[in-house]
Amino acid sequence: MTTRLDKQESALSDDCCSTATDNQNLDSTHQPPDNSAANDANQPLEKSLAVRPLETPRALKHRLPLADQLALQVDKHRQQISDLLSDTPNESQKLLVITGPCSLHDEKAALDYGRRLAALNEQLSDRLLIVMRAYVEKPRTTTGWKGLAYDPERNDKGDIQLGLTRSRALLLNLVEMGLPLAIEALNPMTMLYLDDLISWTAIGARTSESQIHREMISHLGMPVGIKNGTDGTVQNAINAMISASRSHHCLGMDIDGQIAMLDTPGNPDTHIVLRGGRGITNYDEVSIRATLEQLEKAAQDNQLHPKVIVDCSHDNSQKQHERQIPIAMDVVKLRQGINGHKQISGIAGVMLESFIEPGNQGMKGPENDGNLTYGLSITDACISWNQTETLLRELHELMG
Ligand SMILES: O=C[C@H](O)[C@H](O)COP(=O)(O)O
Ligand SMILES: C=C(OP(=O)(O)O)C(=O)O
Repeated sequence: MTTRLDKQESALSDDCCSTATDNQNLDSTHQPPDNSAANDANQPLEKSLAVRPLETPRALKHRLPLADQLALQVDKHRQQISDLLSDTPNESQKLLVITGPCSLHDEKAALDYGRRLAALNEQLSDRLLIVMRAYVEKPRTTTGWKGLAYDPERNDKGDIQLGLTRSRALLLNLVEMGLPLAIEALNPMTMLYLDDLISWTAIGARTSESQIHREMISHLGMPVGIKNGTDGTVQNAINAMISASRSHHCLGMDIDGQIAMLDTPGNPDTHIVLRGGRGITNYDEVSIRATLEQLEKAAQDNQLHPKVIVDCSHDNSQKQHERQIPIAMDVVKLRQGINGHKQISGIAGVMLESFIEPGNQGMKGPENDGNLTYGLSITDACISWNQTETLLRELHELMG
């Protein structure tokens, strides 16, 4: 069977080049930047080789289209997540489980993981609503690899045209496996290239306070989880939910790459993702109940879900990937009121950083001499596939 990734190369050589003839500037896109021109203060910005035009979102979506029946599948998955968050009877008994690599860097391994997850989902979907983490943009504390969409060849040169194409092709293949997908929406422009493929979106800890991100959420058509800040406090995330629930008039871009004024409808499907912060965890009963109390108050005057998902990684695991396992178990026991706990039905789900092999690796250096280990994260450390499968089966049991 020809997969979308097989088609991607010819798409790149055919359609991308025909786009280039439509756009005279694009030919220079793939040339190394001429620094003398870029540094010339008299050089008009738009003519500078440091500015490389990209294909428009419409053109990429046309080149790598989402079939109608898959668009319906994405709609159905978004609705299921929304129903779970709204306590709609058919979904409210389920646990949302967002699981997958910290970042996607190798298409083959990502598809391998997706296949395993899709097969496991068939066995567990009566009690778990499984969504694959399929992150192609990474926020960095300072610098570092920013994800497949920015630097697909991982050579620090950056080729966003190729990165967006490979990201869309990969996500399409994963959607074709029947999986709902989660990404972090980091740059609002990236979202225009990928939004139709996504069932759940995260706003990261580093951007939940940004007005631009709040406006973007207000315009998005899927449920959005907002992380607490890197300092561990949740008020920023609640403010983001309130802001995003409202309509905004803001600057944005349309699908043809035209800068535009947007009148956003407001997004009623937001919730919080607790990820700890500054070395402090917030997956315990007291922290979760305190967050839910704040959310219940905010929900009196605003359209938002008084629900939390616990990110078992990041500061909650103190970046020790194996800690994710007992954390997820504890959180689901709280959700179910097991072991003498009073049930906390405001816990909607858990998030896991999980890949094929346990741990992580540097991209370069003596550790791997530039030869990456297959299925091993190049950003945050992940639990292995075997650990993930065992954990998901145990969570399924707890949800019984
Ligand atoms: O989820 C991944 C990382 O925690 C996030 O991208 C920040 O990474 P950094 O602190 O290594 O830059
Ligand atoms: C960057 C991430 O998380 P956070 O925003 O919580 O650091 C992530 O989940 O990949």
